[in-house]
Amino acid sequence: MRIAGAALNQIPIDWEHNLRNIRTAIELAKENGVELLCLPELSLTGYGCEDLFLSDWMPEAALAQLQQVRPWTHGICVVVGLPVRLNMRTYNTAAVLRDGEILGFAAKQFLANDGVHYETRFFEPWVAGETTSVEWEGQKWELGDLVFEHKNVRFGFEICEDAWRPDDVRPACRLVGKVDLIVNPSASHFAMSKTDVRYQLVMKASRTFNCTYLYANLLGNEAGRIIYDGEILVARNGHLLLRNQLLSFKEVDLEWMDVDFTAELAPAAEIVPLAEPDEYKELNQAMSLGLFDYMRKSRTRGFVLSLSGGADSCFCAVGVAEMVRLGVEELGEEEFKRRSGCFPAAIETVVQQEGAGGKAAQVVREEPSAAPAALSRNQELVRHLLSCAYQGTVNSSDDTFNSAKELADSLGARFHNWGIDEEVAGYVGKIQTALERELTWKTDDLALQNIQARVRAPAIWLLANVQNALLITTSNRSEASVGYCTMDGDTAGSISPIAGVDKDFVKKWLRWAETELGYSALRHVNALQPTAELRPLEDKQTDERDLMPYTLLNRIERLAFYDRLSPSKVLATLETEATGFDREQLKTYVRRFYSLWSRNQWKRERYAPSFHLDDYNVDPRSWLRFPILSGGFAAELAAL
Ligand SMILES: Nc1ncnc2c1ncn2[C@@H]1O[C@H](COP(=O)(O)OP(=O)(O)OC[C@H]2O[C@@H]([n+]3cccc(C(=O)O)c3)[C@H](O)[C@@H]2O)[C@@H](O)[C@H]1O
Ligand SMILES: Nc1ncnc2c1ncn2[C@@H]1O[C@H](COP(=O)(O)OP(=O)(O)OP(=O)(O)O)[C@@H](O)[C@H]1O
Ligand SMILES: NC(=O)CC[C@H](N)C(=O)O
Repeated sequence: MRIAGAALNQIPIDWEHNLRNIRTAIELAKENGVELLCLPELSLTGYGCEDLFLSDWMPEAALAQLQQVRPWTHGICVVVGLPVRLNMRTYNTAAVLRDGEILGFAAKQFLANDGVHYETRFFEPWVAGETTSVEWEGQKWELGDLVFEHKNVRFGFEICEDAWRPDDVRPACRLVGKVDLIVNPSASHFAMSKTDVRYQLVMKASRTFNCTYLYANLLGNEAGRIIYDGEILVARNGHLLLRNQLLSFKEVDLEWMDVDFTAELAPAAEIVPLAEPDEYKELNQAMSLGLFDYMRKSRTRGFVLSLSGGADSCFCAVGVAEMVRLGVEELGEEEFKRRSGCFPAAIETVVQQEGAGGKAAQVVREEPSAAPAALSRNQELVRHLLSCAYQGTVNSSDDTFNSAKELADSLGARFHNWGIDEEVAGYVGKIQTALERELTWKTDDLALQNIQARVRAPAIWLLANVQNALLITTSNRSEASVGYCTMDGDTAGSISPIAGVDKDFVKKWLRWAETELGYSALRHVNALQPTAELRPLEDKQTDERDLMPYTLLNRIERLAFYDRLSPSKVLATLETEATGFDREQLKTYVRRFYSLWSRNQWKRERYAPSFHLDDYNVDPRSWLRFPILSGGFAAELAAL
């Protein structure tokens, strides 16, 4: 039998878009002789519909929309994910359709409720072995723990998290001997190196449960923060039959495989491991896709960035350039432009040509912006999509200006340069008059730093508004942990792509991008010490002097909030590690970390939406909750 998975790039409650992708996947599958097709978890509504799953109307609307899929399923068996609400409870289900009929709904038994997932808020877990029925306009279907059969192949379900539970409780353990195939529609978030875990899971399940295992994940930045890699896997008795390219820019990625269910296949003696994932490359692809989807789904026209020439803002600038490079590489320039929604001429021409009959063979269009002749095609696209501004003060250095300008020019981005000393002096003067005293670095250090960061916000916001662009804010996870940022200053913006990544990783990634991706203009930033440049230059401010070494900060953060250790346990653990610091120094840093951490929860609550890219993040809305007001670990830190 030819079985297939299709990764879909969906949008919460965008029925038209989601149904179009579902239809495209089914049609493509039929054209290619596919007999059974698995679409991802909740692909009809989108996985990230949040509290809408709790309403009566939305699951009802989903059931009504499912009826549209029925006629497309003539000659094929298709699995479509949707929520079903019964007696004030919502179930996360996979509907099985064939030849225009709905055969039934398999329901998820184990809900994902860790990390970025909050499913128990929305859904009720289904009880193994039970079934009930769903009614809609006089028709009735079975729902629950069901087994199906298609062309003599018996199949059952694990829906995403179901597969992440121990082997003696997960649904697969009850399907052994009853099915030939286990189908897993998933919405499994991207995190660096996670593909390896998923691969092991699917491979081992197929061996342990003596079956073929078909897995299909969602694709893209569906709802803002979480990115899906669109992984499709087929494994049989511990042998890998199919694994696709992850993080595609396509709307629909269909992958199929022929499986002879009648033939014996000896279980694999061992699971062949995947090659070690390249995290720099993975992050690059995920961030590129995350930015592309965020831009087009928010219907904005590109990005604006306050480019300091330092590590964080340079990372973000390269991120946009990589979005263009990878997007064009996969989709081609015309399709990239059309899908981005940022090139009206390209869109209009395609619509006209499609309207005139069939697919557009060639698109001829005018460039809205006149780019310098020497730019490459990709640089021209970057120029259209990214505007940067250096906003110097008396405390800024030539080093950072040169770094910013050279990078922007090399990417093709528009580069503006204006100073902000006048505005800073204006505000400082007003407050000096109001308070009838001078503000000095001795008495008002932080306030004088913050006003510079804040004064950068209005002009760059104005540029973003005028261009209907997303304002990128550049905070990273290490800064977020300790609130090393000015609220409404450098945190101002609409999207924060690297807030889930620590500063040490940012620095390493930039070195990788310089050498592996060829961004030679990064040599400047790669030679600079991270600095806020908010104090007078003779002060030689660096982040690490203000805070602590970033590698140590990252380690404390991980021990405290990923491993969830107490302050004393964190200190004790650090003492066993080769940090290069003695107990007293470590104590100072641990105390500094925890007090800055607790004092700055309110800042983390107010960050612009950020992507989940690492195995954890400190965003209160997606991974880590902490009280805004707290005792700040006073007793625990005093006892160290
Ligand atoms: N729980 C709470 N809920 C709501 N607001 C709370 C609060 N606790 C204090 N606040 C308010 O917070 C204000 C202080 O916060 P905020 O104004 O952000 O400033 P603050 O956190 O005091 O200082 C900013 C820090 O970030 C550093 N920085 C700034 C800009 C860029 C960079 C860089 O890396 O380039 C670094 C700067 O060197 C300084 O150490 C206070 O005025 C107080 O009103
Ligand atoms: N001179 C400047 N011109 C434009 N933007 C600036 C300038 N200085 C700071 N910013 C903005 O404030 C942000 C925060 O500064 P921060 O120092 O944390 O980051 P960075 O300069 O990009 O990197 P690093 O910390 O490694 O120096 C910058 O990323 C940038 O968006
Ligand atoms: N949607 C889900 O059930 C996802 C949960 C699963 N643990 C994952 O991260 O892939």
